[in-house]
This record gives sequence, C-alpha cells and structure tokens, in this order.
Amino acid sequence: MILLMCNNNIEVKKTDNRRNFIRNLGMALIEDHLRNRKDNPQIPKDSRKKWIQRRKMLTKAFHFNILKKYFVTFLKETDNLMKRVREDAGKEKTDLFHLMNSTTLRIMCETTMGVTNNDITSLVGPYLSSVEVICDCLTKRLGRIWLNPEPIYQLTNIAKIEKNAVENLHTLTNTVIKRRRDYLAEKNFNHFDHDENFESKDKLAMLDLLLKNEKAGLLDNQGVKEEVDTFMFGGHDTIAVAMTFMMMALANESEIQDKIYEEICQVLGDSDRSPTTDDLSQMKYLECCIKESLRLYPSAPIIIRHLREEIVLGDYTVPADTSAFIFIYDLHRRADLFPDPERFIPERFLPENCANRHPYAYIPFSAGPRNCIGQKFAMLEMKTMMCKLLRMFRLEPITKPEDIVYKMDIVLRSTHPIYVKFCGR
Ligand code: HEM
Repeated sequence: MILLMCNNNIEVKKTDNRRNFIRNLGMALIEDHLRNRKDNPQIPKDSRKKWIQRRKMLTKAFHFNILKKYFVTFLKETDNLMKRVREDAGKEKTDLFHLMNSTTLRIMCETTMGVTNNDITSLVGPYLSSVEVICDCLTKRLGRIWLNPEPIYQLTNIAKIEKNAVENLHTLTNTVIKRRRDYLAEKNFNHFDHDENFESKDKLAMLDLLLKNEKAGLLDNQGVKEEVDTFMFGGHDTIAVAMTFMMMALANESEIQDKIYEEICQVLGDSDRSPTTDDLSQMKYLECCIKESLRLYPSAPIIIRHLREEIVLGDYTVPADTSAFIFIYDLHRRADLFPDPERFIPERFLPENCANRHPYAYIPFSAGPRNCIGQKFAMLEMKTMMCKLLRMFRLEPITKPEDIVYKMDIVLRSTHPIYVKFCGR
C-alpha cells in the first residue's frame, strides 16, 4: 500500500482526468457493510453506470421546491427536540450526540422516506445502536489489515456482531420500504406522477422515486434497499455529528452566540412564530457559523477516491488502481488557506472574505460529480434547528474544543461524549 500525502496545492486540471477518479472506499465500504455482502468488497464493474443512473433519478428529490415541503418536517421535529431540551435545561450537562441522532433519523424517515413517526418509533433506538456497532466493526476491520479478505473476516467474532447489527438495522429500513409501498398502493401509485412539477400538496419522498423507477424496471428491490440504506445512514449521522460539534463550539464562543441571537431577533422580531425559509435565508451570520463549524469539524473527515488510470499529481505519477485519500479535516486547518486555523471565525465565510479562496480549499460536502447530493437539505435542516434552539436556549460550555480526542471512524467522532449545558433564555 502506498500512502501519498501532498501538502501543497495539487489540482487535476483536465476534465478528462477528473473522470479517472471514481468514488471508492468511504461510501462503498459502508454500503458494503450495510448490505453485509459475502463476496469480496470490490467495486463492481458496472458501479459507475449504476451510480450515474441512480444519481440522475434521485437528484429530483432534492429540488428546492421539494426541500420546502421537507421544511415542514424540519420545523415539527425541531419542536419535538426542543421539548426534550426543555426537560434538560438547567441540568448539569446534556450529551449532544445522543440528543441529536434520533431527531435527525426521524427527519430522514419522514422527509426522504415519507413515513411518519408512529410507524417507526420502536425501531429508532435499535437502528441507532446498530449504526454505532457497525461503524465500530468497520473501523476495527480497517485497522487490522489481515481482516481485509472477506473469508477471513467472516470467521471472526467482529463479523458475527456486525451481522446481528445489520439485521437489526434492516428491520427499520425494510419497515420503511414496506410502509411506503403500502401507502402508495392505497393512494394509487400514479397519483405521484404529476409531482415532478413539484407543485402538488403531497410530499414527493425520495423513496417514491425509487419505487416508481422499480416499477418501470430501472432498478430492482435490492437496488431500492441499497439506496434506502445509504440515504438513511448518510443523511442522519452526518447531521447529528455536525450539530454536536457546532453546539459545543458555540457554547465556547459566547460573543458569537450573542451575534447569532441578535440576528435571529432582528429577522423574527418579537413574534414567537417559527422561521420561514425566507427568514432563514436572511440569517447570513448563522450560515457563516454553520460553514465555519463544518470547516473545523467536517462530518466526513476523510474521503477516498479510486484512481482508474495513472494520473500525474504535482511531481508524482500515481499508478492506476491506487486509493487516494483526501484529508478534508487537515485541508480545512491549513494555515495558508485559513489563517489562525484553530480559531472559530465565522467572518471567514463572508462573501468578501472567501472571494479569492481556492474553490477546493473548503469541501465539507466533497466536490465534483460525486459530491454530497444532500447538501442543501443538510444546510436547511441545520439552519432550522440552530435558529429555533438558539432563540430559546443559551449554550454554556462543558466540553472544550481542546478536550476532544478523536476516534478512528468514518465520520468525525470523539472518544468521549460531547456535552453542553442548556439554559433557558
Ligand atoms: C452535515 C451534513 C453532511 C455532510 C458533511 C455530508 C458530507 C458528504 C460527503 C463528504 C460526501 C462524499 C463522500 C465520499 O466521497 O465518500 C457525501 C456524499 C453523500 N451524501 Fe452527504 N453529507 C451530509 C448530509 C447528507 C444528507 C442530509 C444526505 C441525504 C439527505 C446525504 C446523502 C449523501 C449521499 C447519498 C452521498 C453519496 C453521493 C453520491 O455518491 O452520488 N448527505 N456527503
């Protein structure tokens, strides 16, 4: 294995060369583990073709007008989250990740999958514990090179634990698919056809698009399951992690918190109404804070691309079939790109301060054709939650940024829980 670490700016200039990169281990590995495939975790030959077709199919589910429909759920679930925070307000400390992850999972189920809370309440807890177990097994395996061959891995206790967890996890994803199939059958499937104009009152869940394409023979039941697994995992854990680090960072930056609160009050005035999407788009400072938090704490700290062909990167010729690791966490802390990189400075993201920045200096959602399909969804969800939470509560520090010891994982996690104290305003 060759690990090439380049600390200077290297850019693949020719568009042709960019096509030589295909998405590799990060998502592929987790998808593989969620699927519990028995065969060797290699990238299937047709994976690029399959990806192009599915990406095109699913992009529609993230159209701005669809996001506006999902926004209703963001508000509702944030209200439920606030009830739980109210119970915790004044207590010594609250564990942020375990507060956030059930909310972000519920949001994924109701928006992209179109199922209501009542359908899945008892399955949320076991799903979340299974995700933790699977990530743990995956990272144990990654750290032990001898466990890479599938037949050897399958003999281990880790594989047995993982198999159980995957089964538990599938209980939720299979239920979600079944519920939506039943609902669409009841409503008559074609009822959703006209929603491609994004104007009907009904929400077009992403799962509807998958089921519709399944009916048209463009993917099979296995394909539906794969996408549901990927989205459920990719869409809830990343946001829970981002919210956890952001709240911890803001708890330690009282002046920045005050500035966000002022902005919220300016936009919403004395009313106690919920924000609209237009209100949120006026909250530019809050947006800078979210971006700055994703700079310091990118939920996906490393992404990996597989080189299909030999490629020249700066002074090096990298052979075909190499895995190229892109260290987003380290890129975002480069002092030449972000002076005083360890400090939380939201003003870095004011338009005048990022105009001359290299377009790939900041990539929390990756970049290029395989970037995050859910980034607008994620930004809107995080803005909604932060706006509502900071309007009602002040965050006091418990965990400090310097206390954090990261854990090896595919998303950014710390070895110890991250806490803040919530105080009512
Ligand atoms: C703070 C929140 C999020 C962050 C930081 C984030 C980050 C990323 C990154 C870095 C990638 C590239 C992964 C790779 O190349 O291995 C990615 C891909 C992806 N993300 Fe996100 N993500 C977030 C939220 C979401 C949400 C809310 C969804 C779904 C609603 C989502 C769905 C996906 C999917 C499906 C892919 C694979 C895209 C493809 O290969 O075409 N993500 N995300």
